[in-house]
Amino acid sequence: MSASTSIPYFSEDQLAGLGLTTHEVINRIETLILSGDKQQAWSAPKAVIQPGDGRYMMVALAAADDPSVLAVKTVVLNPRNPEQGLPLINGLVTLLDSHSGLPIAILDGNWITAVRTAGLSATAARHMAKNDASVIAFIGCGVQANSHLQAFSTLFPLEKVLLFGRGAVNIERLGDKAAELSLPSVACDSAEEAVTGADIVISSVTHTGDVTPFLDANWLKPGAFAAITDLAVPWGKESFSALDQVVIDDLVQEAAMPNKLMSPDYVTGDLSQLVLGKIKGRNLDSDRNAFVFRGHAMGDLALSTLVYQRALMMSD
Ligand SMILES: NC(=O)C1=CN([C@@H]2O[C@H](COP(=O)(O)OP(=O)(O)OC[C@H]3O[C@@H](n4cnc5c(N)ncnc54)[C@H](OP(=O)(O)O)[C@@H]3O)[C@@H](O)[C@H]2O)C=CC1
Ligand SMILES: O=C(O)C1=NCCCC1
Repeated sequence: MSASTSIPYFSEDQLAGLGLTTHEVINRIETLILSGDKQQAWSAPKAVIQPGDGRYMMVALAAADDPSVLAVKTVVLNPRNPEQGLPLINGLVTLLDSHSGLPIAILDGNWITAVRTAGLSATAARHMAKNDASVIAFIGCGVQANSHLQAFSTLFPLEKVLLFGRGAVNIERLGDKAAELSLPSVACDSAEEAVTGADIVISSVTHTGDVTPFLDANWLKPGAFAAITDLAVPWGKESFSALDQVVIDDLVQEAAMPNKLMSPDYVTGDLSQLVLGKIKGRNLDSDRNAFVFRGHAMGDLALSTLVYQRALMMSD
């Protein structure tokens, strides 16, 4: 291998400092999905190792030719990390030139995972949620809840935030974040109270390998939209039959996974079909819709390329 003697590394603070907007992230995700449809961008189903002790180790791979970038994201989720004062999920994104294979950059994977996951949810929400959604509920109040609050507060006319979590510290932190956005928040006594009161529900509960389902899609009110980031693990899967539209991130990836997000009978289609207009996100105002997903490598590539290009532009 030959190239420069050092590979640029972008830390969480550097990436956050680029000031990307949610609309820029959504637009880049949608553009890459369109490229995928034209066979100008590609992704592989994620590779996952679950040793049985709660850890979830994964690699996501996607590439495009315009610009010529291949992104590999590697993360380890360990439910014991927070006890040690560490984020639940840690990792890196490596960017290579998709023609030569030469290294381009290494990015902090935590920031990419937080922002791209909220970006995927926001992309789906733009098609599936009601434009006037004003109450948002969080089931799980950690990193993902934070990035989703940031993204959704710029897309919807939010007026109130409902919180249901586990430990008091993260519930309080998310309440503080809501206050920074001038949004009042209420800590709910039960998950049902939070879900039934909301127009938009975000679930991002810690993946431990042995979560007993405690959420029911029947609780969603008419017209509500749920972004279910947590692989639907805390949801009673049969309850998804109550929903009108259920979109997952990638049908090809889903087909390759041993543990399905839910019965394929409940799935309307995937994010690509939604963005390409092949399926409708919402038919009636009263529909109850959900985006249920395990993580799409196209999102990691879209955001990684966007931040790398922005960083180059800002250093000129
Ligand atoms: N689909 C995707 O692409 C991605 C999905 N994820 C999913 O999001 C999840 C959360 O990730 P992240 O936000 O980084 O992790 P965090 O640890 O930052 O947040 C998880 C939150 O869930 C809370 N929680 C745990 N158990 C319960 C429970 N039974 N009821 C209510 N709240 C609970 C935790 O409480 P406490 O404050 O006590 O720790 C914590 O606030 C992951 O486990 C994964 O499933 C994450 C990244 C990408
Ligand atoms: O795609 C991702 O990133 C993740 N998916 C599942 C949980 C860990 C992170």
